[in-house]
Amino acid sequence: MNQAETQANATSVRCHALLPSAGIGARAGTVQPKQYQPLAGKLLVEHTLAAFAGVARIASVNVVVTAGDDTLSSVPDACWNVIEKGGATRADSVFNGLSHLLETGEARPDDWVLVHDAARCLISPAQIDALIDACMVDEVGGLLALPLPDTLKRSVDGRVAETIARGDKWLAQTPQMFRAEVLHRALAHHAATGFAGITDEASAIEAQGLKPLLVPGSAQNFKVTYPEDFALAEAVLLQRGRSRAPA
Ligand SMILES: Nc1ccn([C@@H]2O[C@H](COP(=O)(O)OP(=O)(O)OP(=O)(O)O)[C@@H](O)[C@H]2O)c(=O)n1
Ligand SMILES: C[C@](O)(CO)[C@H](O)COP(=O)(O)O
Repeated sequence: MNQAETQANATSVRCHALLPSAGIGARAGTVQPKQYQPLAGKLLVEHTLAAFAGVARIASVNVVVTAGDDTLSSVPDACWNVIEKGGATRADSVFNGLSHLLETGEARPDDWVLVHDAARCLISPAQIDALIDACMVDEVGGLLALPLPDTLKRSVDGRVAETIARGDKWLAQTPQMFRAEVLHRALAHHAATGFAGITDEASAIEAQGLKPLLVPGSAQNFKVTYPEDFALAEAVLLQRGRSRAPA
């Protein structure tokens, strides 16, 4: 690609956010799905949406919810699209949402899509921007991830069988950023098996023989999963709010 083509490409290719938000949150132990748990004055998922709304380079924010779920329609000043096509698994929900974006023309095949768990409500605009900066110029795309901070053990029957070298081990986070058509094709290969073994977007891309870029993320970008995670997420949100408040 020459310089003029690179520039034309950079202006025509857009970034879209796609947030799977159709889980039930079984491990969280809440009455309603965890993404609708009140946290620091808003629904959990509203914090996630606000982070993406704070990134100028995101052309559209799209949330995949369960069919008939109108929770987000009562939120004022919504600046996101709701896609009521949640599936049986996370990968199902992502695939349905991505198919919708491509079928409706909301996303063009070469556009980038940033898939992000609604449940990772501590993602920040700065982290999203860092991922975009790193992946925009990459052939494959990539994901936020965290080098393993702890010693890693393999177990057999609840006892340590081995300590595993962790120098090359990372914890996969989201967003995960790939070209819309490439990701759609990669996921489509696994639709027949119910997306068995596809726990994130990168794993589908890897199965195509490609090597996603690992972009260092933050420990604060954890996925709210267990009951104790809500208090931690809320404390961080409140602390961020205080540090932004005028003196
Ligand atoms: N069928 C599903 C399952 C999960 N998700 C979404 O995928 C993200 C990450 O999944 P996870 O944390 O595992 O959420 P749940 O599946 O809701 O949790 P659990 O496994 O405890 O039920 C969440 O934002 C969740 O809403 C989804 O859109 N559709
Ligand atoms: C995609 C993900 O956030 C990467 O860490 C994670 O795999 C999603 O959670 P799940 O429990 O596997 O659905």
